[in-house]
Amino acid sequence: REKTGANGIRLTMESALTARDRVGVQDFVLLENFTSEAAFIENLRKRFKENLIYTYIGSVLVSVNPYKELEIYSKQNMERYRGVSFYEVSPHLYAIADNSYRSLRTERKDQCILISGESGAGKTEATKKILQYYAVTCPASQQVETVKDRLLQSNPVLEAFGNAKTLRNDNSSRFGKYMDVQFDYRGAPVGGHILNYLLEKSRVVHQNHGERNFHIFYQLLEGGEEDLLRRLGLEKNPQQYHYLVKVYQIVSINDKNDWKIVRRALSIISFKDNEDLLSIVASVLHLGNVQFAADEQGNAQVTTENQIKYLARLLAVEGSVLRDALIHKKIIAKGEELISPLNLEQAAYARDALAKAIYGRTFSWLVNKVNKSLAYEVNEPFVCCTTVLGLLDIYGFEVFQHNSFEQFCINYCNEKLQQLFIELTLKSEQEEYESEGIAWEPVQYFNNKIICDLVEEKFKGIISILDEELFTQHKLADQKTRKSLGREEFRLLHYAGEVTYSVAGFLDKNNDLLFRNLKEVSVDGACSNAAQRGVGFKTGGATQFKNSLSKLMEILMSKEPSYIRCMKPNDAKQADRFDEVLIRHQVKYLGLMENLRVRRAGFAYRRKYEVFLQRYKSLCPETWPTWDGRPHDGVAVLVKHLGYKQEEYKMGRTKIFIRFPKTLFATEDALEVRKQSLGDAFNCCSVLLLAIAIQSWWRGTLGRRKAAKRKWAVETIRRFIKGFIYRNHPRCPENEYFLDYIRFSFLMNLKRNLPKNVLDKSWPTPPPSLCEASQLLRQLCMQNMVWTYCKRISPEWKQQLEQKVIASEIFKGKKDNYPQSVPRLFINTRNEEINAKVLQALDNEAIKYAVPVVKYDRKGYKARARQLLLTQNAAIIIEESKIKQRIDYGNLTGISVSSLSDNLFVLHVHCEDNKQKVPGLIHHFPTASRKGCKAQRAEDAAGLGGQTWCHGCN
Ligand SMILES: Nc1ncnc2c1ncn2[C@@H]1O[C@H](COP(=O)(O)OP(=O)(O)OP(=O)(O)O)[C@@H](O)[C@H]1O
Repeated sequence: REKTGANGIRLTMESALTARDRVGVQDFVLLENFTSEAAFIENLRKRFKENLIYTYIGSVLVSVNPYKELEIYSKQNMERYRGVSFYEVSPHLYAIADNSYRSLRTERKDQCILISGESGAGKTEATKKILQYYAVTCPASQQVETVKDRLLQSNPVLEAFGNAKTLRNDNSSRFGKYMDVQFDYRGAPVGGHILNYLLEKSRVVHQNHGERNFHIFYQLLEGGEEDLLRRLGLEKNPQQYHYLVKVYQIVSINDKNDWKIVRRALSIISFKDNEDLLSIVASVLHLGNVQFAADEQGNAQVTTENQIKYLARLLAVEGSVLRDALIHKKIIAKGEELISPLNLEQAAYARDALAKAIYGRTFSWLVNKVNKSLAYEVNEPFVCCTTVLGLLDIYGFEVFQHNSFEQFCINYCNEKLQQLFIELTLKSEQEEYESEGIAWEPVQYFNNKIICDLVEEKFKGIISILDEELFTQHKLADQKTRKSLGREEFRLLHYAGEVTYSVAGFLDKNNDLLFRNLKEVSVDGACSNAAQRGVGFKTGGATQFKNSLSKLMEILMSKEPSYIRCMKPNDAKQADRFDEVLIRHQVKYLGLMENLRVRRAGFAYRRKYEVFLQRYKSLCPETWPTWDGRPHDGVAVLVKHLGYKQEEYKMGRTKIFIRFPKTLFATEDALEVRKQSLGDAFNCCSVLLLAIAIQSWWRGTLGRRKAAKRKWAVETIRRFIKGFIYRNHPRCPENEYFLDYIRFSFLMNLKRNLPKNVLDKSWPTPPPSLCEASQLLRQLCMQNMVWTYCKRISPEWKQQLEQKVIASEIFKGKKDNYPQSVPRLFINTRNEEINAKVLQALDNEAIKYAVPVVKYDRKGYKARARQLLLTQNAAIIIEESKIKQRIDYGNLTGISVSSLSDNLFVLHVHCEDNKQKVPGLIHHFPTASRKGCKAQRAEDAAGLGGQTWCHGCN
């Protein structure tokens, strides 16, 4: 048994092989008889019975709707698939989702997942589950949470307006959907965009027996608040509305509840104008109730004035204009406008056409609105940094008893997708062979280009002809075909088989006919506020579809595709029922046998050497328990030992390619036997096995560490690049890592290159974001250096400097030999010497300058520096705390110093008036020597005669 049944997530493809008889193979490429449809279906059946609903064809996932809840979609299971290699786990949607996501992140290449299948096969469920997988496993942030929410909530809204109960599916999407999810550089979903295709508008006015109109109508009536319904002029009972008369109570649908979900979803995707939208929905219901009666001339007249009143209000059009438009048509013939009345049938047609048009445009408008709310808002040109993953949920090939325009479009779309699939599968196969250095062997396949051309070719293609007029295919058919082909039919030989189309109604549907005056009314009206805005009325449905399809093909071609092929097991929507006929039909229409043939054209199985060797190494004594050489060589030794024949396998650059499943099965069976014997040996060699287990655990741990380190490195580089781009922005989550890094590097650089001393003006250039901080640091650094310097300074040196400062103030720029004198130290061991030098200097300059004989006492008396300034008018101003004297230069006759260490010097001034105290001087300091300072001593010291005056002693 597969150990965990439906939850057997952790089983590798190979480990499930042992149970293949019971649960089939996980990959159809391992079917021995790969061309047999019966073998294919039998494999599906076996697996379905075991609740194994997923199977691969190479990298294509085939899914069979279980119609019951399986416990395989839990968060825990999501985690199991996260970041795990495709073949290491059993087939699952999550493996496809994860694989695409990882390619998107590692290769930075856009991806798309194409989900196809017929109605009820599980496409929409698969799409939702993939979105949920990304919502759970991708990185999150506040902004990302909003986007995730909106992405998820867009579903109920679009389902309400675009889904309906059909015979085949209670929640059938009546439109094709392509959704792009944008991921940012961290791999977080940051935006999305939806393209819609071919909404089945005819459902608005007509539903088949057992089917319903679009869900929103019932939800509004069932769940809408009294107040709201009154404003919209609606009654709770759906039976009141012609477009809804075929109401069925369906167990699986709870309209009241769904209404709440839709309202909530609308508010999450920021719909403020709900009421506008609901007015339009209501107007469609009122329109359906507009009735006509024929007058005497057989012309239609409106009989339900009440409806016109509501419609006029809801659509904001003139009631009379609307009434006239519903019962007349405007024709332009030879440039002239002609108004002609409509008969009953025509008026009913016009009314229904208007209802369909309004609903169709509303739907397009809604998709536009959803897109606006999902748009990735970038404040700068950073869009290029997002990668995109597209999800295409599109109807599969359809063949009914009666196939009309809709089937023609749907099947044409599938034909194109099949063409794309074959091209891309072949291309990727070819590329893998090339990169592995293995010769490519051409594959025969059904090239459906001819069918696509037949449909879409310019001028000659069916679509071109449709746009021109109806064509006669019948004439071209041979005798035998004519018998089986009605007059109004043509037949196409699609890749999935023949389909006969009835052309009745083709042209009308293609033209999407809406009378001109009705277009005018609806464009002028309120629906222009909502539904009509930005959406023009065009004709040529098939051409439009062809164009949008060719755009879709372009989108898909630019991405790396993955495929999910959905199937339904029975028409009764029942669990555990596998209807073989229905399945065969789908296998055919999904082109699965062709898929398998292309995939199996060369080799059934391929694996990296490391993986293959790890699994089968116990089968060869030389590779067991460990192989020390290159894995490639190990595998070569192993397959030689196993006796593989030349035609059975090829050795590529990194992988072994095995042509036939039976070769792999034989190897797998041998492994089973070996495990048995190893199991027996275990009792004896448990220590050895333990050692091996530890070894493999350790290898695993190392591997994991390495992987984690690599992951970290990639993350860091990404953050760095993003930060670089945002580097000039204020600090934000995008740049904080980068800015921290820059700050750290700058500080480290600064630490290594700080200025060496106060004269060193070097400073590393800061990054722009740190200019201010750098400036402050620089000031602090300078202050610190100055402070340290000052602290270390000796009193003598301090004295020197002070004197130098004063000398500078006095002599700098005034005395030619000043610059040379700067480095020379003052000799201040003795005052006399200083003073002598000063005197000498003064003598030389003929007392032109002031004298810096300022001395401070040794005990640190904080004498203020005296300023002796020789001003322009040749006066010396002496300032001290108590005295302020002015001595005219003209009066200065000499200068002398005391021979004692009393810090005195004397300026000799000429004074006519002896009694006059001025000018005399000068200079005293309250030092010890001052005690002995007497006028006499000063006199003596003066020696030079003339007036002296010692202020300190006076
Ligand atoms: N994986 C699944 N597990 C359980 N039930 C499923 C699963 N997939 C589909 N179903 C059931 O099948 C129903 C139909 O599925 P879904 O609506 O996805 O089909 P579809 O292919 O999108 O059909 P349509 O083309 O009509 O929209 C779902 O409502 C659900 O009940």
